[in-house]
Amino acid sequence: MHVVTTIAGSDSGGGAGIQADLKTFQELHVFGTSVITALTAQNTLGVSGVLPIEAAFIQQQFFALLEDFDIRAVKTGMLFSADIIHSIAQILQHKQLPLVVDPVMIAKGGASLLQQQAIEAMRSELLPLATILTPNIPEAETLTGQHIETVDDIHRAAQTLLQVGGQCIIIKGGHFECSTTATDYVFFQDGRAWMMTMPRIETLNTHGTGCTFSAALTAFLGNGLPIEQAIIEAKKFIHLAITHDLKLGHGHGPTNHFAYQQYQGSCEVIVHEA
Ligand SMILES: Nc1ncnc2c1ncn2[C@@H]1O[C@H](COP(=O)(O)OP(=O)(O)OP(=O)(O)O)[C@@H](O)[C@H]1O
Ligand SMILES: Cc1ncc(CO)c(N)n1
Repeated sequence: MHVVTTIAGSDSGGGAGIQADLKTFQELHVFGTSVITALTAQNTLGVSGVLPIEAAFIQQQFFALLEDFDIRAVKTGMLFSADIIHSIAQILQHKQLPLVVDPVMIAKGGASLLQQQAIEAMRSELLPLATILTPNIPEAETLTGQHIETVDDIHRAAQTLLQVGGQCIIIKGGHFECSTTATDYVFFQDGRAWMMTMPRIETLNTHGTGCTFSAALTAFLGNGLPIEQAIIEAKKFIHLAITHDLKLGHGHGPTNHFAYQQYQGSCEVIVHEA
């Protein structure tokens, strides 16, 4: 049983953040551990409060895990402040751990999960340590300062991000709402580029899609899958979780973390060179 760690915020509503990560880890047969960076009072309708944890206590949680477990992969989600990013990056820079960075900035309802002053710390301290960076389109725009409207813009932004670090950048197309597909663009440091395309599912229930996708990536990396295979399986995991939604809550409901185990045989991810 391999151990993986999520460094992220708690979503009391259970569909995103730490809760989505641990559910995903469990479904993919890795042992999930966590470093909680912030508490949110949140449900499918939105975020009503954020309580960040002190940076020193965040470090204490992480040290407690590192001194005891052989951690195989780590992901970061909501980090909220420059102080928190700094406290995490300080530790990660001395470890050679596969690291998935989901640069969470804004919740579906519009609440800020990353302070404006923290963006530079994310760019300069965390991005260079990432094995895989998974921005959505608005996050890629913020991290690069480049406007993204076309596929060419996506390629340009990815090249800018690859210069900062990471073996691989996945720019997620969930926010391209005019498209009939949910296409994610994958760029590797060695110049390879892919498009992963699946039909766009017509649903409101997309709360925590980014968290769930990056947690699945982390679980597959933790289980030793090669990076390319981990990416395709994680896309399958999130696609099935969106397709077989649970219809909970009154707003943007959660995805179905059980679906992959039930339906994985029924889903083939379409990958093209980009
Ligand atoms: N309606 C949809 N149908 C199919 N796939 C989707 C849909 N919306 C998002 N996805 C897929 O879900 C994954 C996460 O992408 P998305 O762009 O939603 O992330 P995100 O904005 O970071 O999520 P979050 O709201 O949790 O921060 C991607 O693989 C994306 O293509
Ligand atoms: C705690 C938390 N992390 C990430 C997201 C983004 O989905 C969210 N809504 N809440």
